Amino acid sequence: MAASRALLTLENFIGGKFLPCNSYLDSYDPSTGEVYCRVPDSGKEEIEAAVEAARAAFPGWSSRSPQERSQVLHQLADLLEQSLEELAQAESKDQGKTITLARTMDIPRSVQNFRFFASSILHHTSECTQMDHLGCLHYTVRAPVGIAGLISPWNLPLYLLTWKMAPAIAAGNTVIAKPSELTSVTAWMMCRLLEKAGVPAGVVNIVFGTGPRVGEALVSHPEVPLISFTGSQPTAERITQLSAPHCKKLSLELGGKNPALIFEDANLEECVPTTVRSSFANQGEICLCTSRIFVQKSIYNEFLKRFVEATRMWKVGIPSDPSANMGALISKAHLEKVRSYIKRARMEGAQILCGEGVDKLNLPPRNQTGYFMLPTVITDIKDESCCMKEEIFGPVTCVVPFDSEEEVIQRANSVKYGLAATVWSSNVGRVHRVAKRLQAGLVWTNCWLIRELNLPFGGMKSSGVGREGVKDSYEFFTEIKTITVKH
Ligand SMILES: NC(=O)C1=CN([C@@H]2O[C@H](COP(=O)(O)OP(=O)(O)OC[C@H]3O[C@@H](n4cnc5c(N)ncnc54)[C@H](O)[C@@H]3O)[C@@H](O)[C@H]2O)C=CC1
Ligand SMILES: N/C(=C\C=C\C(=O)O)C(=O)O
Repeated sequence: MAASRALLTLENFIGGKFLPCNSYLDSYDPSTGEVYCRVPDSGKEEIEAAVEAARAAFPGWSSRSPQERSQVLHQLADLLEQSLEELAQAESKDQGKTITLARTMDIPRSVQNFRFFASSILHHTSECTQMDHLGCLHYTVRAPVGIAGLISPWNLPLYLLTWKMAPAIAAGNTVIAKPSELTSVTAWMMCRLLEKAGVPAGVVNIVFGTGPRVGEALVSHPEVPLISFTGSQPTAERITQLSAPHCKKLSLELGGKNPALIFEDANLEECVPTTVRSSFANQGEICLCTSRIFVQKSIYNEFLKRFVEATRMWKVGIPSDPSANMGALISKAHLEKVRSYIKRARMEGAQILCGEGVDKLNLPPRNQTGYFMLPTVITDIKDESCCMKEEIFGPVTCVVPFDSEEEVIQRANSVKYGLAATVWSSNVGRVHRVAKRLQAGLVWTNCWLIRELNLPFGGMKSSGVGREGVKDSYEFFTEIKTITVKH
């Protein structure tokens, strides 16, 4: 770390070395609105250097056995785990999330991502068939694709970066990663552990900066045949356009407008607190967060009363407060965008039952310039309203009534997104029936965000292209070849 005016100054990590950049971006502490860090504002030149380093490292890394690569990933996981507290503090400060969430979710899951793919890479098998009548044996082999471009967002910074990096390097690729310019610190901290973990120079390169400058240079580079991206739909469109001339492999994990379907036989004791969490965890800045809550009419009033009560108990506090349920939003621009949705809902005649503009935020003086807002519940809103159609990506959720199963399935499916849904009912038949008909890549019934990393993760419709998980990530980060032997 180089100190400049007491600001934390990050450097790119290319070919195993920390390298300064010609220009830097300011990075803000979301809990105060003050600049606290400088992030390299990289461009084409840095991407060229990273491609050269990744190209040079590829032959050595890709020819190691899966067992050797697995050991390196395990070592990296152990080192991250030893730094858990330091990383959690940094993630919480950089992103605005609570220290509790960073300690219990972000960093443990980053460790788990490396352990998980370190283990799964040892267990893949290939296919083999024979054609006896022609004297032929056919089999498949898989090989790493080459240099993988990884672009990750600001909401779960290290968690989502490592979810891409671990399967990419486990399969023998070298990588160039571009974390979000808003949350670059933990990726940079991880670079300090790579050499000690035994990751050879050039296998992991991290280049910091903005999407339009360095992101596009990475996506457009002809020697990067594959891009794995998590973020917004407009950016995914741009990445698709830039990749098209090169026919790149793309994995796109995008946003959601996730419904909760709450039937009259739901167990409200479990449903209410879980739906508060699914709506407001990480300030509502998770692509899987619930933002449309459909409640069967017979229990609508009861649910709403309990839900608003529980939301008011959801404590907004400074990120370092271990008792806070919610911290600060990522940026001033994002806070304004989220607030603008509430304003529009109000103008359309919707009711704001609690939160923004209704209740009072209580923050220490130093944090009053931070990007905080209260969890907000909207009701009396039409399905056609932008709050019911567009991804808000903040602590805002809408609650509306429904009559029948058929009706709620149609309404839940009536948005362009198809990422996640939750279904609450004690009728097993209904749970299966409804889950099957929902247009969503993930359906949680009577729970939320219980992850089984072996199984496919991702969305349908405008929520993305492709899936991530043991089999899907392995297939994405490798090329398959069919070989026929005539004997
Ligand atoms: N996982 C998700 O579903 C996420 C969804 N979002 C949604 O996107 C909205 C905007 O957030 P942003 O940070 O602006 O998301 P974004 O999609 O612009 O950013 C995600 C990543 O893509 C990079 N990027 C941006 N433009 C690029 C380009 N032209 N070429 C290559 N890379 C590029 C960014 O630097 C960042 O690393 C949020 O309000 C939210 O609705 C944001 C983050 C995560
Ligand atoms: N992709 C996102 C969340 C993933 C969670 C998981 O893999 O468990 C997101 O919020 O963007």
